[in-house]
Amino acid sequence: MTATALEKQYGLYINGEWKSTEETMDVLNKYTQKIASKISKADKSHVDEAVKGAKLALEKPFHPTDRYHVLMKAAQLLIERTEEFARILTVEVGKPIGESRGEVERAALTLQISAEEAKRIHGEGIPVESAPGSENRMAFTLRVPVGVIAAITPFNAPLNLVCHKIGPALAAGNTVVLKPAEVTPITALMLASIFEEAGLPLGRLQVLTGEGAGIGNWLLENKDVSMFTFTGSPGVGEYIRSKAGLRKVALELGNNSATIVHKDADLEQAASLITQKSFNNAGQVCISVQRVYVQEEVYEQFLLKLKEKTEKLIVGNPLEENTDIGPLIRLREAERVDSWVKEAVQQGAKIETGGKREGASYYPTILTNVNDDMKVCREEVFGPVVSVAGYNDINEVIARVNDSDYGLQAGLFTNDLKFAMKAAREIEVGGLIVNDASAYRVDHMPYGGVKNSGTGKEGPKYAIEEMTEEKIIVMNL
Ligand SMILES: NC(=O)c1ccc[n+]([C@@H]2O[C@H](COP(=O)([O-])OP(=O)(O)OC[C@H]3O[C@@H](n4cnc5c(N)ncnc54)[C@H](O)[C@@H]3O)[C@@H](O)[C@H]2O)c1
Ligand SMILES: O=C[C@H](O)CS(=O)(=O)O
Repeated sequence: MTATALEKQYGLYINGEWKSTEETMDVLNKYTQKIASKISKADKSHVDEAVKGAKLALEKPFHPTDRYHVLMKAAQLLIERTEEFARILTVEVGKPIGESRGEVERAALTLQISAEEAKRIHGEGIPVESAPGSENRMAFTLRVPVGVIAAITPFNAPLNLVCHKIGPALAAGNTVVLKPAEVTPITALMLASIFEEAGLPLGRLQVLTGEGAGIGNWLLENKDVSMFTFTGSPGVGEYIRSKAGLRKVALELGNNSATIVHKDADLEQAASLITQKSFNNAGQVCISVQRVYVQEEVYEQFLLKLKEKTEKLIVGNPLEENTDIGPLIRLREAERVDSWVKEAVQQGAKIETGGKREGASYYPTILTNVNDDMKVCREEVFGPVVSVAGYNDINEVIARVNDSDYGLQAGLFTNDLKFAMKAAREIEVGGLIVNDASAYRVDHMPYGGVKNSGTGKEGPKYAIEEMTEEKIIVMNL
């Protein structure tokens, strides 16, 4: 089944039919760099047909209990096929197999949470009668679907991040036109089959594959799309916002996440969690630890532990059970990461471990002697590179964490309650994780950034708020 699923040439999923196109794109096995699958390439007519179908599908009722049952069934089908989905994720992303299994489990949970939320969408009573002249009136609000939602998703968690769009959008009664990342589209296409099997009414979900810029622009030009929900790089996010006009836009973008290790922290725990959360998915996680600030008194002790743990990580074939780090998504990304590390070294940084590239794989790398203006600190690396710097003072470290264009999440290891609460107030992020690294996420929590990390929240309950309009009903009695 796994080989068949990969060897297939995938069509576009429009109005419940699979449509192959003459022009195709290759999807590579990211470890072998050989072609794994071929996908169809949508043109403008496909985009317009999908949006038209999605708009028409809104006219047929899809009640909250039906939404609940379809989403729960899809989650169950996904769980039954965990191993198959995990292996395909590992091939298309290059993510170690254990992490891929974790992503499938999380994706199923995201659908279940969305199913549950489908039954609790509610407005509120508004006491208009308290306004002079409105004594005989009563009012309440309803949350109604926004309509057709265009969902555009990134390569790094291509199943769960797709579920974070489709799950809440369907739960809220919308229809979805999904454009998954062209380098990792297979699990999204397989998910469409799962939804079909789960009984999703035709037209509620459309999946278009092909080039991001082309499909993105045709979706942006189509005025029947009511909302754009995008996860990906800040440049593309900004472009979508600039072209979407007055329509709703939710953006989940990048970060150069910081994690602070204070002198009173449990250093063993901090080093273990930071090792894991700097190098998961070869650092290609939007909340991956990239900047570590360690209080000078414990700096050497912490660095030693971090190095020891990092050097135990195994780089290799992601389908092998003991591999910790697979390849990056493209050879050119590994080359870019390598060039950033080399530039940092020229500017005075020291490689404590790693700093080596083998094809598309990059060894887990710790840099010291860094300054906050080096690319490896200031920009988003999106690779297995972590920079460690010392600090003395709490105010200084908060300022350094905040000296970033981004603000998705940050981590803080400390047992000092006052410091934790000061950081909670002053660190400019969408989420602060105390006694864990920045890369903590469970799928029902509100998740989203400030500054260039985006606008709007995900987590099904919060995404549903973005994906519905609040309408007030006033009764003159
Ligand atoms: N905040 C979050 O929740 C989150 C989660 C995962 C990834 N990310 C971010 O995503 C980035 C990495 O993912 P990526 O390389 O796939 O990002 P990307 O921006 O290159 O691509 C994301 C999606 O946008 C599409 N796209 C490309 N050009 C487009 C255009 N002009 N118009 C419309 N769509 C277009 C792509 O085809 C893809 O589907 C990182 O910056 C990472 O931090 C953020
Ligand atoms: O890449 C960023 C993701 O949103 C983090 S997670 O995969 O959802 O944990």
